[in-house]
Amino acid sequence: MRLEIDVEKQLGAFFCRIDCRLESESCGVFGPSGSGKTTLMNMLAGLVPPDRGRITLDGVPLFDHRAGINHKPEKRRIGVVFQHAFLFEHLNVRNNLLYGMKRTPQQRRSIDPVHLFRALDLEHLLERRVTRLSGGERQRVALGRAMLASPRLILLDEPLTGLDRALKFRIIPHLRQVFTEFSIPYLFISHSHQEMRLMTKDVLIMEQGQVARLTTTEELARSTAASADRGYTNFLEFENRQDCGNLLTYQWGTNRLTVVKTVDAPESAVFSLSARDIVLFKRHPEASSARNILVATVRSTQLTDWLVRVELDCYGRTLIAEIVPQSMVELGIRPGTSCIVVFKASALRRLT
Ligand SMILES: Nc1ncnc2c1ncn2[C@@H]1O[C@H](COP(=O)(O)OP(=O)(O)OP(=O)(O)O)[C@@H](O)[C@H]1O
Repeated sequence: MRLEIDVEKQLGAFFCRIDCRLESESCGVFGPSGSGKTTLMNMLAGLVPPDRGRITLDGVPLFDHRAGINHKPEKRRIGVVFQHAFLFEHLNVRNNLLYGMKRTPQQRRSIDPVHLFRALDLEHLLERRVTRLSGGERQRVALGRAMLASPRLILLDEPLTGLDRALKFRIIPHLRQVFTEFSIPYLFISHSHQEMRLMTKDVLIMEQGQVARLTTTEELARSTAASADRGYTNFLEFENRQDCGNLLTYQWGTNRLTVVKTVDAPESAVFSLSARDIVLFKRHPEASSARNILVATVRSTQLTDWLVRVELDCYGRTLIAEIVPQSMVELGIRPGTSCIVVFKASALRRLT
């Protein structure tokens, strides 16, 4: 996706001036309430016309004030999924899903509905009335309906807000996989750093109607960690689950890590680990109740407010620990030194 935006819009007392260029398959849109995220989405979708400027998608103008171009929403081929899935209540799941597809010319249809129903795990719900769906099911139907219109871009405006935490994190990998499989680029608005990091790598930061910067979700997580209760949160992508009595182990790069057992633990998953739950040792501890003990090399250290953030290389995988400055001095922690990283199985919390 190549999206170029250079527009202005006055909405009452709110003035929005957006000038940015995105070149990636997905991007988050992050910013405080009232910073203009939805206004941006509305201008892209054609629901709110800018006062001036130009928007192009893959080189094709969607809006060009000077040239008098302002394509109608249905001509833009941009799908929108909102926080509340606006479904047609009089239609069943199948007819909701097929609604956009039926209005898309045959030669533009790029997605096989049966394949998509399976990917979104909706096959068993096709004949059900949408009034009898759960929140997560409704969101999946709204997403499927938008995708079946074979859009060039999908705008997701807080699509997971309102779902409970467990369901939200279960849906995310599913969503990413479906977007990748069907090669549909997306912009994703969310107030949650965690959701944003799991959904995209790039993120547009909005402030007072302007793009403050285009950065990565990882950089955003690092820059805002000091104000978070538990500091920076590591995301660890685990695979190859194995049962070990009342514990589970997963592969993380070349390391095998132990987590507390849960009934529905998947084969692969993302786990979170607070940087403040990691303990560093100079030498291998003699005996410890903690299940996870790794050798690491210090890549960098950075003083943040009251703590030192230590970036560690664990055989090619990155971990961030936050320790007090006195510990850094006592352990002789500096770039290039090695140390032992220790954390409890229970410090690893499953996200997806
Ligand atoms: N039609 C309108 N008339 C006047 N002001 C408006 C109109 N639509 C939006 N605004 C104002 O524009 C500002 C930006 O709104 P917008 O919905 O884009 O923010 P947002 O970043 O999406 O916020 P949130 O995270 O709360 O959804 C807000 O101050 C809002 O009150």
